Amino acid sequence: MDEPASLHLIEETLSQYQSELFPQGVLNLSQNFSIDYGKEITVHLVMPFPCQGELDELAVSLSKALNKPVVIDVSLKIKQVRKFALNGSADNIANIIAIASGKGGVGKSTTTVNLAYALMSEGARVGILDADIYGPSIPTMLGLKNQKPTSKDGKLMTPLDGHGLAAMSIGFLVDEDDATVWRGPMASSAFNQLLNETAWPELDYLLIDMPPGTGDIQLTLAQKVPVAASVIVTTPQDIALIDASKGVAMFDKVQVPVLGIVENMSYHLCENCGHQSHIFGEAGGEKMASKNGTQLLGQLPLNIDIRRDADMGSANIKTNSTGEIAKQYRKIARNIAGQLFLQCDNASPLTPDVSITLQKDQ
Ligand SMILES: Nc1ncnc2c1ncn2[C@@H]1O[C@H](COP(=O)(O)OP(=O)(O)OP(=O)(O)O)[C@@H](O)[C@H]1O
Repeated sequence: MDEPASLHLIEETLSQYQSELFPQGVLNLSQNFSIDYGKEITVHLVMPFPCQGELDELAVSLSKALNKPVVIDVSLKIKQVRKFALNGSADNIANIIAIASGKGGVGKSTTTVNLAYALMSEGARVGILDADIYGPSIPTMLGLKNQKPTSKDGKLMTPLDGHGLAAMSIGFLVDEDDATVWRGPMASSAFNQLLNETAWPELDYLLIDMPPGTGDIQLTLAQKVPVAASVIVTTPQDIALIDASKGVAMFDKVQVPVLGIVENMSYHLCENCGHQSHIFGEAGGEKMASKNGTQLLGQLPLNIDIRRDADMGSANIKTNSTGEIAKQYRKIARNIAGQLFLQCDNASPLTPDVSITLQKDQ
């Protein structure tokens, strides 16, 4: 195919491609579109949310169609969805996303860490704030147990570096046993300190690992922090789903959009015969999501490597970055960031009323 015909095909494919992330094509979301035509064809795009993984797959099919290697080079220009003013360098954060669960032990922290790395793999700058005062497990999961933050200016704490993630946790500052007895005001003032007195670098997303449950502490945190949106992690078990519904209701109460549900431990694949068993029930997350007017962002298996890697302080997505599980985490991470833009950003072609309501409430 000659050069003009190739370029035409690329432009047409990028305009017409449709998926959950790109309901109206890729090109109408890109702020820039240029092509370098050489030994390989490089397409440069500037996108409003991380989507490198999906566009890599598109590049593979374009390469086949053109019989020439095609690379899609994505730069990110991520906007702040919810305007807010925080003290100090918390202002460096574009979007805060709360990761919550109704029930404890469903894998919220493990999922938060893997999703944070997944967003990084997709090209975003990411931080993680562990607000789980009942059991701050992020230090262990990032391999930072027993480390303490330092301060350059005696005022702001420098976040710890968890393999590229800017991380702050209640667990860095106090003994686990001390934190668990905190009640409302103490917990929320400690939390404010963590958010506002940390020297955050420029971040596209800060993921907050919320304490499990839907009580006063969770409600206060969701209210006090300028959270752009939330994600609920659940298992498909009835008892977890009932609590996850309460989580949706809690965020509705404080007008924080729920981007969707992540179903963790959805199924187990037998290592020997490949049989898929639904240990905690089947399709519960999907039913619960549609009942609550939200969506299922993705499902993750019950898998020994996820557990082992979390215990060893290195997320599974890092130890096996090209495996099936890593692909699933990356897909969910893209879904989260994409839905944040599509549902909440004013510049999105699909902006619903909800973002207008949020702007008024500021
Ligand atoms: N998909 C998974 N496959 C296997 N093990 C998992 C998976 N997700 C989480 N786990 C394991 O389940 C346990 C609980 O996970 P985690 O601490 O992330 O849950 P949590 O919901 O944050 O708990 P808490 O309510 O205490 O905050 C951990 O041992 C973790 O390694």
